[in-house]
Amino acid sequence: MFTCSSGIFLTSGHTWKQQRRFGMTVIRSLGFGKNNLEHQIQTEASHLLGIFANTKGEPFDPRTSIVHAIANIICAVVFGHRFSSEDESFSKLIKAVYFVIYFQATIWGRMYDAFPWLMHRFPGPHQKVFAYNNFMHNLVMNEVQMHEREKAGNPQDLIDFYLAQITKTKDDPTSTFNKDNMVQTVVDLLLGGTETTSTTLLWALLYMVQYPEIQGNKKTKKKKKKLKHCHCSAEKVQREIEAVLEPSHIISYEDRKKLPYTNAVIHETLRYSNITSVGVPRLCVRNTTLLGFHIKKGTLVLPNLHSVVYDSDHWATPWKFNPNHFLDLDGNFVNREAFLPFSAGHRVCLGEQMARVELFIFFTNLLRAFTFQLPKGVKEINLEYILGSILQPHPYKICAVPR
Ligand code: HEM
Repeated sequence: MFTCSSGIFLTSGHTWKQQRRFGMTVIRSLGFGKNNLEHQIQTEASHLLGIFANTKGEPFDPRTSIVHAIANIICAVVFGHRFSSEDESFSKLIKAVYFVIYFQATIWGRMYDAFPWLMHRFPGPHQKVFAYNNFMHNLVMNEVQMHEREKAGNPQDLIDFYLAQITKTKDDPTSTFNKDNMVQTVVDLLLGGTETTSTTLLWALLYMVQYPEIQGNKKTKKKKKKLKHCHCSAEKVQREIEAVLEPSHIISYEDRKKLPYTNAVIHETLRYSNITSVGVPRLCVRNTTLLGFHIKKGTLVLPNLHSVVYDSDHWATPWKFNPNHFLDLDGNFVNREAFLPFSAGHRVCLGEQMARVELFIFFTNLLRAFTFQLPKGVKEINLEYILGSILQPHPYKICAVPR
């Protein structure tokens, strides 16, 4: 179940290289230069603001609406369109992504990994993973067929680009561009691009409720006062946004340069929530030596990102949520060498740039529009994670109080 010879996530060698390079090139060209993808992210953020506003400050669980918004961005990249929340196949796609990701860390997932030949014959939740996997492949295949019927002049999305690439490379014997790889690449992007960013946003809102002094929801007298960025005057996200951005300003990724504190809070959320835990296991493709240790070809390697993002040699207070980790004494944003939630090296997260833009635009929009609070009578927040392939918060309800 968890080995695969197509797509990006679980391949290696020539296939991985071609598929990954192609996926990255397409995302880049769809994206940030011409602002298309950024515009899509802004549109989804604005939908989400509408949904939150409709809750009128009453307690609600933000999970479904956040997952839908984030999933729709990657759907726009790969399919060229978003789905309505009422669309049944969209709801099933979201369920499928969730089930396939979280199943792997369950006892059934572990049993399947250890005894695939045996488990294959028996009933159990692993059979549901096969069904969801087939559903995702069929959904993508339908989209591919629609694209083939409606051939766009200019490629608009990943499937358009991929179909053109298959035609372009059909006489090249070294080409790995074919329908199998196309479908799996799309599935990999849906899997990689949905739960990760939405779970990080869910943590971010929870931290804002837990640390109201960081959210900065106390009213300031001088609204447009220019903030002096410095460590000693604890800066707040909302105060900073208020001081720098006009209420009608469409928030873009470029604005992060004017919002060092907000940017630091997002980075600290990525560090502290550590959603991928120890990282993704990889296989060593040749005998090698690393820091004097010999590693044989075929050895399973775990990067242990956990040890890096909580390393006390690199972080002043590794076990405390502390945005100052990313600020210098003058309040300027500083990147940190040990900030590796997206991993590093050749297999570094393919969606890193996209995730950074999503997180910044969503978080800044939400904090500009609402103050997040616990429902009346609720005193405590559960900050423990649920153990899984992605570390997610326990389901929670919050109030989004319009500002
Ligand atoms: C907060 C958001 C995200 C985090 C923390 C995250 C983290 C990671 C990590 C730790 C890896 C494993 C790297 C390794 O093997 O060492 C990874 C791989 C990957 N991610 Fe992300 N990711 C995020 C968002 C995204 C998004 C939005 C996409 C889709 C565009 C995406 C697509 C992928 C893919 C396709 C891979 C496999 C790369 C390869 O095998 O070459 N990720 N991600």
